[in-house]
Parts: sequence; structure tokens; C-alpha cells
Amino acid sequence: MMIWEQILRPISAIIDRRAELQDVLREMHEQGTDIAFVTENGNIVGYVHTDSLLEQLRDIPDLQQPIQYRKDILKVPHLHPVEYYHNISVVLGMNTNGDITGYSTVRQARYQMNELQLTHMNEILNGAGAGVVRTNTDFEIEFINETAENILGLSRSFLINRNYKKLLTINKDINRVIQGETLMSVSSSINFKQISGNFSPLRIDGKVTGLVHIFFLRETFEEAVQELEFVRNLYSDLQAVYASSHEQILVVNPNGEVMRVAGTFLKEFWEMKGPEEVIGGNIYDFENKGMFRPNIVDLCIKKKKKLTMIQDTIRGRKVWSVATPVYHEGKLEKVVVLSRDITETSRLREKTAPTASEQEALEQSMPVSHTDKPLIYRSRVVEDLVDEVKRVARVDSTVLFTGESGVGKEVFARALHAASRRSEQALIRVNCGAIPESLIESELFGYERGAFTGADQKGKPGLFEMAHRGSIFLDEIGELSPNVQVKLLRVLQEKEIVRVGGVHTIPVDVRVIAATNQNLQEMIERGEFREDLYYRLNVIPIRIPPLRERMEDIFSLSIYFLQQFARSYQIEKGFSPEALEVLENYDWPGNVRELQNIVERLLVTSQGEFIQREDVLRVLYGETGRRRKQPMVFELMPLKEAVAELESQLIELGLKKYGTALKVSEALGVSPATISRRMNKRLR
Ligand SMILES: Nc1ncnc2c1ncn2[C@@H]1O[C@H](COP(=O)(O)OP(=O)(O)OP(=O)(O)O)[C@@H](O)[C@H]1O
Repeated sequence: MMIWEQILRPISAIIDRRAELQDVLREMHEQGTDIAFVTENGNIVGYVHTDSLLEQLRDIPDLQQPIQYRKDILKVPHLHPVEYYHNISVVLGMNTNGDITGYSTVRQARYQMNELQLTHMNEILNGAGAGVVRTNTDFEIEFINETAENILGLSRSFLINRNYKKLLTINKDINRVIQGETLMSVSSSINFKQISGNFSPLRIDGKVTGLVHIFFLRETFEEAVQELEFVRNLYSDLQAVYASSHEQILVVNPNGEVMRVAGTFLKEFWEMKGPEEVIGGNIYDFENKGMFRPNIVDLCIKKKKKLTMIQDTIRGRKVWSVATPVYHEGKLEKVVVLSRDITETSRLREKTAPTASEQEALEQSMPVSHTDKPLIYRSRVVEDLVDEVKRVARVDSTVLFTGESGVGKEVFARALHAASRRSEQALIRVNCGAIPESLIESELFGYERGAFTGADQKGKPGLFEMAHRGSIFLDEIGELSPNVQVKLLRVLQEKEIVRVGGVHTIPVDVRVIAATNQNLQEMIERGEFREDLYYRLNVIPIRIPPLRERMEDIFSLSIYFLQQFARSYQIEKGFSPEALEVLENYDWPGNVRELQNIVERLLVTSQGEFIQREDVLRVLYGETGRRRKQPMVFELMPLKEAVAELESQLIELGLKKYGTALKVSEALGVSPATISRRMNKRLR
């Protein structure tokens, strides 16, 4: 913006209103000015300009005539912006005291404004690094800016009036520009400088009067393009990473408006087809429609901190979410929410809670955990297994679950029972390895009154009888002695039992589910397991894969266990995404049971509201983690003996520390059956 003060000129010639023409001419001549101001009683009342003087001189006989002066004059505060007024040719500037500080003709003002604008325009173009050349229709250079001089390495004085067409090396016909065409992104060179830019016709009053070439040095231009390309690639890479992640990334502004949705679009969360329907919508409206609960964005904004929680969706899904507020210069800019669907995709979960009768039977049976054990998973492999279990649940065939220790065979067995028509009846779990051999037969099949010394006088039904109409889960089936194997085979074939010491057969309607982490076929080869029994059990074999073969489950299981433990310890804590990442990438040799133990330890030992990556690293790999002290051996002994010795020392240590075999088994990462078997061996 330009103000009057910047362009005012000093007043040099002043004459009285009564002065004659000759006085005016003399004064103007002496002051070397083309304008004289006319005063009356000290006030400026008009002006005389050389143009008007000449007109006056043309019509008068001599110079002793009174002057004729013009009055189209206006006083303005000299700090005001320059503007034009109707019917005014001269402006007088005045300061705050009302004193006249100078004058300007409107014509001069216009000229100076144009000059200033041109200077600004030039500054802008120079600042933008753009070279500008203007030519007339004969391609003679009329204007060149500073940047063009620098880019081309040629001075303005050299270039002005030269033929631009002759200087340029270009494979486009620039005559087309003079005919009115614009040529965009044209590469050319001058003085060995590679440039790239646009040629546009220059039009004045609709007529082409020349051309304007706006250009950049090509390498600068290419650098910029490359940078753009880089960002574009980065963006598409990120999109690809997001798309292949299991997470939905939601960006919401502080008003609750959804700005972006990336990664996996959780349809079950929104009940909408695609992200387009969500973007631009308001998170509070979605909440009001009941799409999810609670509104983590709202809570994050209110609490001004990172939050993690499980959200329930309109479709009954469970979604784990972390909301992080993002600040810019102290002001909340957005909230980024990372979400993952952690719902186990089957309805088995609801059904796996033990029924009243099952609970009762369980309490009577051998050491079993009475807790509800839902089947948590996200992986495709387990999803397929669950489908298989559901199909198999419809028939009564015997199922043999195999898989490493701690993979969840028992959880699957429970799910199978719960999905079967027998779910209202008992599921009796028998840990074949945990019952002393002398007792297993009577435990399984019961005994008659007086069957053996110490036996209950009334006799007692066995676990098979208790499982009548329900299911029996024979865990660690490989631990059965050959004697009991024969008896079991008979039950499977005849569907009846004979109590120990009894003679009558008792029919039982039981669905048999067995499990083992041993290789039964190898046991058959070694003569430790009956082949005929194996075929009876192996009607429907289902292998439960170890966690390392279904890493997608780790996430959901970790969240689930944390929730469970948090409830029982009454500690509120969440996982940071980085912590979960470490858990997901760990090779879990002890499978789900080990993961469960680690999560418990993390909850109890970590500080702060979130379990951080460092906590997980410490627990998994640190001093207190897996890298335990190596056992020391000081003398040579047969390997078998050494192993047995180490085992029994470990068990002893464990028993001292925990007291129960169940807890020791967890600490040592083996099944309780293994512990009791070893204990029995030592007692023998
Ligand atoms: N999919 C799962 N969802 C929830 N919890 C699970 C799952 N799989 C395993 N667990 C938990 O992990 C622990 C070990 O599982 P489970 O006892 O079923 O394994 P297993 O294969 O029968 O082990 P073992 O061979 O040692 O008897 C249990 O506490 C169980 O509740």
C-alpha cells in the first residue's frame, strides 16, 4: 500500500491571486517548475499549470493580465493511502497540524502507483525464482527481470533489444505464441543453460503485442518434481503399509469431524460400506447413532491424554483402541485413534461358560480349573478350526486334539462340548497323567462296595458314569497305563463300563474327547500305546497349531488376558501399541500359557498407565525374563541322569516357592501332568 507522503513533491512556486501573468511566468521559470500555487490571504486556493498558461497566452494581447487559475484541488492527510478522486487533478498533502507538506498531480500519482506495482511484481517473481522475459511481436526483448539475468548468466544490457527467438534453442515454434497460443512446460536452452517454462501471448486491449516467457532453471525444477515424486511415493507406500495392517487409523479434528480413515476399514465398527461415508462425518453423531461405546475421542479430548480401551460396536464386536491427542504449538490439532477388532469370530465364547451341572461335576472330578475359559482368536487358521469344531460338535464321534503343551487343547475341548447338543450336561475333565496309576481305574470306572481296602463302603460311580449324557475329556491320554488303555478301549467299543470289583455292565452315553501333546504314533512303535485304542480315539483328529503358526492371535489374546488379570488385580492398565508389537513378534515356545503368564507379570511389574515396549523387552529378554542363569555342571555323568536330576531339582525349587504342582507347572512352562508324573517317579 502506498501513502500520499511517499509521492508528495515540495511546493516551490507560490503566487498571489492578484498577480499578473508575467509575474507567474517569471516565478515558474526561476523555480524550474511547471506548477505554481495560487494563494489568497495565505491560503492556497488554486494552481496554474504550464498547460493552462499556454492556453491563456494564446488568447490575450499582453502579459499584464490577471491570471486565470484552476480550482480542482483537494487537501488530504498525507498519511492516508493514495486514491483517486473524481474531478480532482491536484492533491495537497497536509500533516496533523493542517500544514501543507507537498503536492502531487493525480497523473503523477497514477504513474508512481504503476511503477510501485511493477516493482512489487518483479520482487515476487524474483523471490519465486522465476525468470521473466518479455518481447514484442518481433521477438525483440523489451523486459528481463533480475532472476532471468542470473539464470541465463547474461546481463540486461546485453539482452535488451536482441532477438529472443534467435538466442533460444528450442524445438517448438514460438510463432504460435504470437498467434495467441500458450505453450506450457517447454524445455529450451540459452547460453548453455537448460530452462523449462511457459510461453504466453501478451495481450493489450485484446491484441497480442508480444510474448512473456516465465521459466525456471531445469535442475531446480526437476529437484522440486523429484521431491514431489518422493512424497507421492512415500504416501503410497504408507497407504500400502496401512492397508496391510490389521489396524484402522482414524484421524479426528478437535470438533469431532473425521478427517481421515486409513489402514483396515473396520466395517463392523461403522456399519458402513466404505471410508468415504465416514470421512467428513462427526464422531459425536456416530456415537449418538449407537455405533460404538464409549466415545474414546471425546474422552481423549477431555482428559487431554493418551487413552486405551475396548469399544463395543453396534454389531456386538469388540474393538481395542488407542487414542492419542496430537498438539501443535500447545493447541490440540487432532486425535489419532488406532483400532483393532479383537472379537473372537465365533459365538462359542458365550457358550463355553460351564453349565450348572457341568460345574457341579467338575467340582467333584479331579483337579481342574473351574474358571470360564473362552476361546479367543483372530487368525484364519483358528477360525477354520472353530468351524470344524462346530461341525464336529453336531455328531458324537470321538475327537483327538493334538498339539504342543499350552496351545489351548483344553479350551478347544470345552468349546466342542459347549457347541454340542450335550452342552446342558456335564463335561468331565480327567487329567490322565495327574491321577496315580493305582487310582485311575477306580476313578474312571468307579468301584463296588468293598472292592478294595479303604474303599467307600457304599461304592462310588466313576467319572464315566458322571459324564453320562455329557462328555468326558481325557487330557494327557498318552499317560494312561497299558492296563487302563485296555479298559478304555472296551468302553469305547461297548459303550458300557464295569465298576472295579463289580460284575454288572453299566451302559454309558458319553462323548469322548481326548488330548495329548505326545506323539502317539511313536508311542505305538515303542509299544507304549495300544494301536487299536489309538484308532478308536483318532476318529476325528484335530491339531491345534502352536502360537508361532498363528501370530495374529497374539494381539487378541494379550488384550484378553490383560483385561482378565486387570479385573482380578483391580489394576487399570493398557498396552502401548509398541509393547503389543514386541509381544506379537516374540516366538512363544511355551505357547498361550506362557503368553498368559507374561501378561500377568507385565501387569503387576510395569509402572504407569501403559505397559511399554521396554517393559515387555525386560520381561521377555531381561534379567528377570527368559535369559536365566545357565545350570552349572561340575562332573561328568550320563546325560539321562543329568536331565532327571535337573528336572527334580527344578521341581523341588518350584514346590518350595509355590507349594502347588499347578503353579509349579506354570512356572516351568510344562503341563501339570508332567509335574505330577515326575513327582510320582521320584516317590517310587
Ligand atoms: N484360544 C485361547 N483363548 C483363551 N485362552 C486360551 C486359549 N488358548 C489357551 N488359552 C489359555 O492358555 C492356557 C493353556 O491352555 P490349555 O490348558 O487349554 O492348553 P493345553 O494345550 O491343553 O495344554 P497342555 O498340553 O499343557 O495340557 C489356559 O489357561 C487357557 O485358558
